[in-house]
Parts: sequence; structure tokens; C-alpha cells
Amino acid sequence: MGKKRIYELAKELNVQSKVVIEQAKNAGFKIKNHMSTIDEAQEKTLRAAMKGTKINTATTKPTSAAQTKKTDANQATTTQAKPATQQTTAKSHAQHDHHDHHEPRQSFHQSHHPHNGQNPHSRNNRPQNRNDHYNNHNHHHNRPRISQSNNRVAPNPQSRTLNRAPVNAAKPISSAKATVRSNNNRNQNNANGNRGSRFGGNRNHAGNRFKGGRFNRRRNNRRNKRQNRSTTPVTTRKDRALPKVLQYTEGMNVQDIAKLIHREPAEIIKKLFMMGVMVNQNQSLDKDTIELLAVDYGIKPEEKVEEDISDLDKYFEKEAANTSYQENRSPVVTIMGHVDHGKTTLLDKLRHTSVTEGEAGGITQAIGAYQVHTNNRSITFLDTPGHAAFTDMRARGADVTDIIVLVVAADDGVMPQTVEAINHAKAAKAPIIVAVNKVDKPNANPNHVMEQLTQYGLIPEDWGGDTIFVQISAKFGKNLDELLEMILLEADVLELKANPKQKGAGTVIEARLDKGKGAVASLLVQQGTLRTGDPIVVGNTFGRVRVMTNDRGRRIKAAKPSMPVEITGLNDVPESADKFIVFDDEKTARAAGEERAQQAVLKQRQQTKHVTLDNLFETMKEGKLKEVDLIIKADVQGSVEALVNSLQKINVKGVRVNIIHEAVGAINESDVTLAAASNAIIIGFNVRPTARAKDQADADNVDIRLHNVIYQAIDEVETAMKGMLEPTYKEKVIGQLDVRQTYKVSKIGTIAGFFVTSGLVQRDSGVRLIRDGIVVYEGKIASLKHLKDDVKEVRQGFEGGLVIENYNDIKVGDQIEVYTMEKVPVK
Ligand SMILES: Nc1nc2c(ncn2[C@@H]2O[C@H](COP(=O)(O)OP(=O)(O)OP(=O)(O)O)[C@@H](O)[C@H]2O)c(=O)[nH]1
Repeated sequence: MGKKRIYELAKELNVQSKVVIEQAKNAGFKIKNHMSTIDEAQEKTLRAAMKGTKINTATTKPTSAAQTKKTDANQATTTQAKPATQQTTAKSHAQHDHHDHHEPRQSFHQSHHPHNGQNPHSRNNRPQNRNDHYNNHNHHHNRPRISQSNNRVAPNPQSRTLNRAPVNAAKPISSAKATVRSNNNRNQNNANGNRGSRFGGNRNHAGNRFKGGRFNRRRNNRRNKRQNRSTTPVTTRKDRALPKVLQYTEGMNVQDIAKLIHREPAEIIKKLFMMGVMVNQNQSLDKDTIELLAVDYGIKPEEKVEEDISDLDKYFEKEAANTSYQENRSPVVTIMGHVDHGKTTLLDKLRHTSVTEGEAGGITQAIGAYQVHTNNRSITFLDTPGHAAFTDMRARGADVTDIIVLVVAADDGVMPQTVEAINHAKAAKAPIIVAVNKVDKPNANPNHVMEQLTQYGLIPEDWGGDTIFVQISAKFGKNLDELLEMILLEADVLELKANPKQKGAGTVIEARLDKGKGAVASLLVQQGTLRTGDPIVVGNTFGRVRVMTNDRGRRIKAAKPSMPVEITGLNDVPESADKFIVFDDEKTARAAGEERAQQAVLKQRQQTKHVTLDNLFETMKEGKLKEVDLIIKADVQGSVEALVNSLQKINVKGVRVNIIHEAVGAINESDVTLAAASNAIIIGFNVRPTARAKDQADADNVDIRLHNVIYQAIDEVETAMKGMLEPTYKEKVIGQLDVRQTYKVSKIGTIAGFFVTSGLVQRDSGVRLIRDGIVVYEGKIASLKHLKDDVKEVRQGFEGGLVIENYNDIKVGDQIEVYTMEKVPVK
């Protein structure tokens, strides 16, 4: 015998852990809780001590009850009508045999009175029997399950008359419930609130007895009704075998666990109770308790770490990293090459050669990828040739290609896009197989192609390199078998593997909206097996795989890694390169999908560059805008109408003003929200935005233009539409200078000695040199001095010297106009 935990000993002794703890403490052992361990000697001591208390069960039970009462005093409900002692009795007889309800309530209470423990009351016989039964029951507490279910089948009329409780007020369980119930009345209410729980009903039944029976009959009836309803399904739960592993998350409650291990919540509560943990079925349990419970059931506890269900990438990586079981999978191939070198011809030819005659009809099915079967193996070809699609996919994080077939026409040689393709392949670290095409042509020069490619590091094996070259004629189907063989060879080298036994995961190749079928997505399965009916999240969409077809247009039930399939059943159209993951249940899939969609909207909202009058022309030029959406707010209805009419008359080719909302009043948050959602500009006439609307407009990048002259408002929109919106910076003349002297200094140039006739001149001002009323030069100040010092500004009435940047032709008598560029404030 090794070290034992308190709860284990308690279990063996058929007493509560608390009782053992109490004894242990009395014996002076250092014991914290039911998890504390005791050595053999301590165990012996405790056993002996406990034996003493158990010699006469009938009499000792109340003792332990009394102890329990002591320790549980604060837990015991005080709201019950019966004296505390009686409650304690009920508690102590938690595991009491339920046959009690055969007895009249009166005698029950009497019999359970904790008459001082040592001097049994004359009516002790019954309790004693009960306790015996109780002990017996607990001793084999797994066994009586059979008798419970029997009891359920054979109704006990007495119990029915008593409380109208269904007979499945199965005995040991109901007693256990009673214990917990009477220990914690609040919990009881919780449990009762629990939908159709047989447990709740039973508990109530038992608890009621202890509380005096007449207690709230109406509620009982209601509960009993529920109880009856739930009888059948609950019965089946018990018949199921315990699982080997309990995947739990901290905070699960008894109900959750009950479902997972196919046991009654009552049974679990009882077990927990035996360990000294008193909970109702809705209270969340900590990690230790759950693990303890699992171990007690002989189930291996395994904590399921909660993951961000919407983070598909993380999930995807995890699945990819799961290499516990692996099978070979087919290679996924992309064909690349220069324009007209024969990519499409090759793809078509491969596809047709692979399709047997009977399947010819299915060829029309284009799902973005297809499989070629050769020598009992298959190769998946992505149907979109060219590096643009390939790079797009990669840019979006979808590295689906294992091998690249580079098509180079033997009559044309290496061309710009050939080089691009090589670079893309290298960037993706995907091996290249060169297909030298069109070798049937009279002017074909495959050797030249091979020579050219050596410059890019693609050296044929014959020449000491490691690149596979196959000379083919896509058009005439020459050497295509060899090409396929080489692809498989390369695949072998790559040791492409995946685990078909896990949940399906992969990438969207294409997606579209079909009038009849709704959202249709072509998926490439990369991990696991995708099955019809699977709850799935695809990009920002979710659903269930309703119909799944393969590249031949055939309906299939399951798709393994590297298989391209087309599915329906999604709530929306995902985007190509989106990832998909199969979820355990539809509810989680929906939650994840919705969460992702919401995140996407938020992200998009952050990124959307709203139209402002400043970028209107640009946006229009990009062809993104055919209408300028406006929201008009004005002080009076007359202004609203005047503005709307005038704005609608603006005639700019190719664009039209679209007033999406017009109203009298201040610009409010709802206007801003509308503008943000529809990419509109808000025009305010004699009105201002509310503070919150202004904040929101700033946050959402919504352009608000305020005016108090109608034609200015119209002008502004029109100018903007014509792409001639005035710069937001406006020149402001701030000073006038007279040039009174000039000095020529080598290296510096001409210094103008000036006098400020009005305003001022600043170091960073713009200057305009005016001679005889004509602007002869406009530029910047290179240096500004007052006396001998560099200064920032010289004000009216003072003299100074300045040098104009890159300009020396300054003459006495010239005037200098000083200006700054000021941001035009939004009126
Ligand atoms: N003689 C000969 N002609 C071929 C061969 N392969 C392709 N062609 C022809 O070359 C032309 C271009 O072929 P495509 O398959 O359209 O070339 P591609 O690379 O897909 O071209 P893009 O889609 O424009 O990038 C077509 O007229 C084909 O019939 C071949 O092996 N031999």
C-alpha cells in the first residue's frame, strides 16, 4: 500500500471525505483537504478510528452526521422549516436508500433524528436497515445501477402517491441528490431550474420530503412533468460505455461532463460528494476536480485548450503539424510558362488522356483543378496556368503547389515570362520540371532551350544538374506519360504526406455564386478527409458540406488529401486562396464563420479609403466611381431643396451626383454612419456636425464639407468632380518689403537689404520679386538676417537682409511680396 488520498480512504470506508478529514485532524495529522495524502500508518489509525465510529452504523451515522454538520454548518441551509438537526440528518443520509419514501414521512423524520448518536432511539431499527442498505449500496456503488434502471421500469406506486414523483426517482441517486440539495438550498433552486432534468426533479422530491413535503406542490407537479418527459432519453445515457478519454476544459460543470461520459449528472454529483466536493450540476468545476473525477471513473483526463476558433491559420498550422499518422498523398502541380508556349494545350491534353470514354461528359466540369490517374497513382493539376494566379494564391498565404511544370516552347526558347515563372517557383521553393514543348515543330530546338535555362540554374541531369527535362508535344500528346512519370518521381523525392484521418482542411481554389446552387466553392483538400455533412468554415463563410462533387462532376461522399472537390452549402461565397477547416459541430463552425466575417468587415472598414472631395477625381479616374454619393444637411427645408436641385444639375461627363440622404438639421452620427457605409460625402449648409458625429467622422474618415453660400458648395462639388479641387493649401500674403540696397558676396550671391513696409517676413516664407508691377521671380528665402544675426522673422518698420534661393538678380527699388501657404480651414 502506498500513500493514499483522503477521498480514496473515505470512499473505501463509505463516508464523506469530510468525516475522514475531521478524524485525521482530531488525530493531529496535517491534512488540508480531500486531496491530501496519508501514509500507511496514518491510514491504519484512521481506519481504526473510523471503525469505532462505524461499529453500530445506526448509531454512528448520526455522529458522523453531527460532524458533517459541524463542518458544513455554514453550508447547511437555514431557511428550511425543520430544525437544523433535521437538515443535517437529511444530509448525513445523503446516500440513503430511497426506499424511504415507502414510509410515511412522519416516521422517516423520527427515525432520522440524530438522537445524540450513542443512545439510539427506540425506532432506530429502520434507520439502521437503511444505513445498511446505504452502506451496501455505496460499497458497490457502481452496481446498483442495474437495480436503478429496474426500478425505473417497474414503477413504485407508493412513491407515486407520495409525491407524484416518477418511479425513476431512482433510489440511491435521489438520496445523493437530497444530500447535496439539503446542503445547499440555493443550488437546489438552480438545479430545479434546469430543463427537464430528472435529477432536478428527484432532488426536489427528496429535498421536499426533508423539508416537510407540502412545500410548493404546484412547483413539484411542474417539475414532475418535466421529469416524466425526460425519463426515456436519460435512461439510454446510462447504458453507454464510459469513454477512454475525457477531453475537458476548465470550468466545465457536472452537466457538461455528464454528457461527455454518458453518465447521470446525479451520479457524478454523488461521486464528487464522496470526494468531499459539493456542487450542483451547474457549478463550474476546477481543473483538479475534473481530473480527479475522471480518474475516479477510470477515464484519462485530457485538457482541451480553448483556441480562438476564428483563427483558421493557427488551426491550419496545427493540423499540418499533426504527423501522428501519415499517408502518401498526390502531388499538386501548377503549370507555368510564357504566353503561347502551350500551357493550356498541355493541361487540356493531360486531362483528356486521363478521362476514360464513359466519363467524357464530366470533362466539362471545371472546378479549378483536376486529377490525372496513372499507374494507380494520381496527380493533381491546378487548372489556372500562369504565374499570376499562382502568385496571387501565394500572396494570400496559400502555398498549395508542390511541383511546377515549366513549359518552354522549343521553337521560341526562354522568354520574359519563362524567367518570371522561374523566379516565382524559386520564391515558392517549389521544384521545377521543365517541359520542353512543341518538339514536333520543324524549327524546334530543345537543346537551345536547355542551354538557355542553365543560366537560371536549371541544369539537366545529363549535364550534371538535377533538373528534370522532358521533351513533349502537348498538341500531339507526345511524351506526356513520361512527364507524368517524372512528376511522380519528383513527388517521391518530396515525400508528400498527409493525415487523412483528421478533420478536413485545405484551400479554396475558386468560388462563385451559382443561381441554382448558391455559393459554390472548389476546394483542394490538403489535410484530413472532407466529408459531406461536415460543418465547415471556409474563409469568412460557414456551412455544411451539402453536395460534394469531384473533378469529373460525380457526387462523392469523402475527399482525401490532394483531392480537388466542389462543394455547396456555404452561407456565402468565399474567396480563392481562403483556407477551410472542418469543425466538430455546426454551432462552432457558425460562430467561427460569423466571427471571421465580422472581423473581415471591421478590417475592410478600417482600410476603406472613403471618398473625399480631395481624392474624388483620383477615384473617378480609377474607374471605381460612377456616382458621387452625397448626404445633404441644411438649416431649413428651402436650403435643402435648393442644394439638392443645384447639385443634381452638375454635369460632369461620366459621373453623376447621387443624393442618398437629405434632411434638415445638424449632421448627426447616423449621417456619418450612412456616409461611411456608402462611401458618401456629407455637405452641410448652415449646419454643423454634433461633437460625436465629428469624432465618428474623423475615426471613419468621412469627409464633411460645411458651407454657408450655396454656390460655393455647388462649386466645390463640381470642381472636385472635374478634378480641379483647389489645393487645401492657400497662399496668404503676410508682408511687403522694399529692396533698398544690394550686396554681392561671392559664394552667397546677392544679398538684398530691405525694409519691411507692411506685415512681416519669415525665414520659411515664400517670396515674390516684383519689379515695376511685374512678378520677375518667385521662390524661397535662402537666409534671413537682422543686422548680422540669422533671424526667424523681421517685422514691419525694421530693416534686414535676405538671400533668395537660387536667385541673384535683385535690384534696388524691387519689391518683395512675402507669403505663406496656409491650410484652408473647412468652413
Ligand atoms: N505544334 C505544336 N503546337 C502547340 C503545341 N502545344 C501548343 N501548341 C500551340 O501553341 C498555341 C498556344 O498554345 P496554348 O496552349 O494556348 O498556350 P498557352 O501557354 O496556354 O498560352 P496563354 O494561355 O496565352 O498563356 C496554340 O495554337 C497551340 O495549338 C505543341 O506541342 N506543338
